[in-house]
Amino acid sequence: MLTLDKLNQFYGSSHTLKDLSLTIRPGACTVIMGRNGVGKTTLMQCVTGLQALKSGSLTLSGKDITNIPAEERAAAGIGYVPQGRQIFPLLSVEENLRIGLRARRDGLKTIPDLIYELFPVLKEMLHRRGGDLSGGQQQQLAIGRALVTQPELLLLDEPTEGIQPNVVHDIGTIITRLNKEIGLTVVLVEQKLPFARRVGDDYVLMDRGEVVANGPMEDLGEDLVRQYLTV
Ligand SMILES: Nc1ncnc2c1ncn2[C@@H]1O[C@H](COP(=O)(O)OP(=O)(O)OP(=O)(O)O)[C@@H](O)[C@H]1O
Repeated sequence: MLTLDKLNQFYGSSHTLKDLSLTIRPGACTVIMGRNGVGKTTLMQCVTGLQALKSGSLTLSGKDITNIPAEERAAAGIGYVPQGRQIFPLLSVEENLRIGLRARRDGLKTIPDLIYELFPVLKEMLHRRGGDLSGGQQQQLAIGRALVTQPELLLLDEPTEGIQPNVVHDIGTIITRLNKEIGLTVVLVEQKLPFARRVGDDYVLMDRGEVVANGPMEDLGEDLVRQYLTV
């Protein structure tokens, strides 16, 4: 589905991703974990094209996307929910969702009903400003906007950050539904271990720009948690 081959990325002289190779299983929900600053967000941004690579290659469903610019990667099938959600606070909910339409290959001009079925609150608040929504509602809007592009692969960067526990549970349910019922391949960055265990099929542990362990979630043992996650 998604193959990352020997990715290297630098911020100036700081070597952030180091020969990072990884294969994401099609149809799986993969959770990327690691302590603060190990390069998780940078990795997401390299996949979406928002950060340039120094070397390495990216393949999506057999297609080499390494040199495709960021604005075309959504059309290539990558949906992205960035850290901090990054919705447009002064635009309405509907206008925020419509931004996703621009990336569609089929030229659709209306928001698919699926979005309102998944997130009924967005339909109720269609004409409210994005900035007036609660954190949890904004997260639903950010996921909705990514889904409007009709992705095959959905990347989510810390979707539960700063969200109330009851809403965190609902977001987990939505992610599982998107993955298991709708068939999207999901990759998420997550710091909360119980949430990761609940939604994830596979785990990836990162440390200092490298993948140090990965495999089925049920194999993520306490030794690895202690070594790479506990602060
Ligand atoms: N735009 C930037 N310019 C320079 N350095 C950066 C930039 N963005 C991130 N970094 C640095 O690169 C390293 C990796 O950052 P990144 O945000 O990818 O880590 P992360 O694992 O996602 O962390 P967190 O869990 O805190 O979000 C960190 O040392 C960070 O300070």
